[in-house]
Amino acid sequence: ENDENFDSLTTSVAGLEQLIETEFILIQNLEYYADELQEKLYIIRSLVTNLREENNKARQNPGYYVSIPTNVLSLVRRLQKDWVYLDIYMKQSVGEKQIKALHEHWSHLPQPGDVDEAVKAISRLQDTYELQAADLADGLINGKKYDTKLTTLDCYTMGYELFNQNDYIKAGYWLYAATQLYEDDVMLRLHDLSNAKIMELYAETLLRQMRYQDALSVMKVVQALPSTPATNSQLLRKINEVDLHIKTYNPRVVPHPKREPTDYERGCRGEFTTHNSKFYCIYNKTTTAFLKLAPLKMEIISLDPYLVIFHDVMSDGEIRSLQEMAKPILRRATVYNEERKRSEVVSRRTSKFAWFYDHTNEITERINKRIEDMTGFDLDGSEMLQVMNYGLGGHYDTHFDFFNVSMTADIVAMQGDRKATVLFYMTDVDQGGATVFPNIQTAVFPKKGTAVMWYNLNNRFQGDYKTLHAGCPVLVGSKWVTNKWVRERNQMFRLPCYKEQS
Ligand SMILES: O=C(O)CCC(=O)C(=O)O
Ligand SMILES: [Fe+2]
Repeated sequence: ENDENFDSLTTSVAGLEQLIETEFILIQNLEYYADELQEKLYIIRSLVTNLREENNKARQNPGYYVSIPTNVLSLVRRLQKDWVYLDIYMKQSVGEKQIKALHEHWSHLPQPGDVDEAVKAISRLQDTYELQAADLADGLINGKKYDTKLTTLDCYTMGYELFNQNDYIKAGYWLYAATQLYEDDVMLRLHDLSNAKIMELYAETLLRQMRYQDALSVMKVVQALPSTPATNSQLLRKINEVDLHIKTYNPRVVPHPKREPTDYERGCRGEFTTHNSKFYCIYNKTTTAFLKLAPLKMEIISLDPYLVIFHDVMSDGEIRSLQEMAKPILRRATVYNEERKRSEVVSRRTSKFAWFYDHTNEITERINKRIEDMTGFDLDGSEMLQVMNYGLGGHYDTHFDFFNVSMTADIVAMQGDRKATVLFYMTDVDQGGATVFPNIQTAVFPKKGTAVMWYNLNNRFQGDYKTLHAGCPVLVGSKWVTNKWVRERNQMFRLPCYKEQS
């Protein structure tokens, strides 16, 4: 669970666009490399033509050719001098400048850990939303068609990495998709990847699932490929081995039982009844005096725990400002580890965040004031504003926002526990990214400018386990949120957040 402190490029969508520009530059550099090669090739070919012309003439009648003194002079001179210079020219390296330029980009390019993180993210999306490899490869994402296709190499990478993570079932589907898409391609040649190799790994995933007969069939297909040498002893040995195993043990294929979705997954998939049917929408004019002038559109989702949605509480301009403030300082989000007494990067929270002091600027002051109007809370002593951007498959697995009071007594003692959470959605999200409360069968889907607020503590100031919640993996889109954790201490003499109107 502890992924050291590697911060993958893919844990936030902000910043990924940069990679497209980098790729553009690399391609251009490769083209310059091709130009240089071509230039040299052109010169060499012209030299071949010229040299051959004279030599052809000489070969027609060598005796006659060398009987003429000027021919002899020319022949000797050519063979002594020209080839020395040709040697020098041939040895001159081509494209060193471009190779160097490529290496200069190395450190800004994705690392193996980034691919690892990306594979894990796609795998997580598959689990959460029940997505098939073949559909994804075809650009079909959760029933919606996108203008995108995966290549053999993409699918193979998914399969290969999942295989190494011992996820043989999922790996198998990806490797199968890779073989289905296989077409001879120069990049595959650079990777030294043949269809036979992919199929052999596919057969291996079947063996690991104890699907011996299926594995055998695949291996026999590989054996019959024209490119497979008849003497591939390793393959032959494996085929005999599996054949013998089947004959000896007559193993039964045990079908893999389909896993029931968890409540969390059902919430992410939108299977909870939509919230607006549950309660009602009201205009809140009473929390603070200010609201008499500008009432809030408020929707009560749940009374136990208290959970409400506020509509239109962050403007497009405010959102843009917060995003621009956050972008340069976004870093991988962490979770506080009670035992080690420090915040850590963990795979159950994949996003990047930035914190802002209440008085950073006019925008943060305005947002904090608005939160006070919305909730009636005094934000003095509460936590800083936290602006977050989720990345590829970015999520925050089920958790509580309140602390484990006994273990974090020192933190809690200072400002009190996290009484309430206010979460602003700064973007619409095309697919996925809901905030799900599995214990109360509630899901809130991001809507730009909307905020959700809930109480984390019950009437006895204890953590309310019904507030278990999660940010579902983002399927399509870039999810930005701002949250505020309101601490208990300063709310002692405040009115409850919402007073019933009479
Ligand atoms: O992004 C979300 O939907 C949930 C975020 C969350 O729970 C948190 O930051 O504590
Ligand atoms: Fe949370």
